[in-house]
Amino acid sequence: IWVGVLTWRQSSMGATDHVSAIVLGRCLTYTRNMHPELRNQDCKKILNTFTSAFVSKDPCNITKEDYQPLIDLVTQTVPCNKTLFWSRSKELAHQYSGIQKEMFTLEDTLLGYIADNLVWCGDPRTSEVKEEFCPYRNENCSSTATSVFWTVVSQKFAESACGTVYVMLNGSRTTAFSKASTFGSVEVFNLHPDRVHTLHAWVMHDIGGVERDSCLGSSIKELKSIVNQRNISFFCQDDYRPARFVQCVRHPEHPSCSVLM
Ligand SMILES: Nc1nc2c(c(=O)[nH]1)N1CN2[C@@H]2O[C@H](COP(=O)(O)OP(=O)(O)OC[C@H]3O[C@@H]1[C@H](O)[C@@H]3O)[C@@H](O)[C@H]2O
Repeated sequence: IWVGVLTWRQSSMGATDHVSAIVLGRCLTYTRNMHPELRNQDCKKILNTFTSAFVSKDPCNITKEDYQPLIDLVTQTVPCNKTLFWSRSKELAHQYSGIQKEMFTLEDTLLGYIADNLVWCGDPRTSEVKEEFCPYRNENCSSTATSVFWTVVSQKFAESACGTVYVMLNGSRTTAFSKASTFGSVEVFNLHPDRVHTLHAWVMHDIGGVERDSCLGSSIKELKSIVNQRNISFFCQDDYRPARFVQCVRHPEHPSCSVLM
């Protein structure tokens, strides 16, 4: 028995304790304090619709359809020209949108805000939200409650974008753009060309880090090709200056920061 439990636990990750309480609290904070224009949202109904997507179900076989009631319930529009996607640059993207308050990353929307950094799942044997272990997403368990959630809400986020949209990419990685990423496999293909006319990419490099990719690199050429084929204009900037300022707050002495000041 123990071998089985140990094996199972090695392939599982710690679920977040008290997920329901956290999701309810975050929903109330977001709709009553941060965005009072959403104060009529029913957070208890949002929580129940969220948990109904995965409780009592196989934790490795969650479907997009399981989350459709939640997507239908929470309708929030992001202003045109204010959508910021990111890939392998979560921290800087949120530091930037935390200062440039007009910009919206997915976390700056209600659904992204309530779920960020949480792990959750259900179990066919109980109607409870698991409080201990959830299976890791791997080749034997590809559709977990958490991974399917981010795919679904990322698709919705991209579909509702309009005007000029932005993406922050990481030029300190060998490929700043990857078709295997959520941005590269879900979001970029769900931008509506009749709503989105331009995509601006910002390829950011760690202060003092190695510059492995850039706007001139092959991965960005691939992104440009995908975007242009979808009748969307593409522009790229290395180390977009306002985002560079944010990075320099932590590295004021670095030479690349002194020229900015
Ligand atoms: N907490 C969040 N997680 C995620 C968001 C998001 O917005 N918030 N995601 C995806 N995502 C989950 O993060 C990793 C990949 O990140 P990472 O490899 O760094 O980058 P991805 O392009 O895969 O995903 C970021 C992209 O998708 C949305 C967000 O609007 C960004 O434009 C993977 O598990 C995804 O399911």
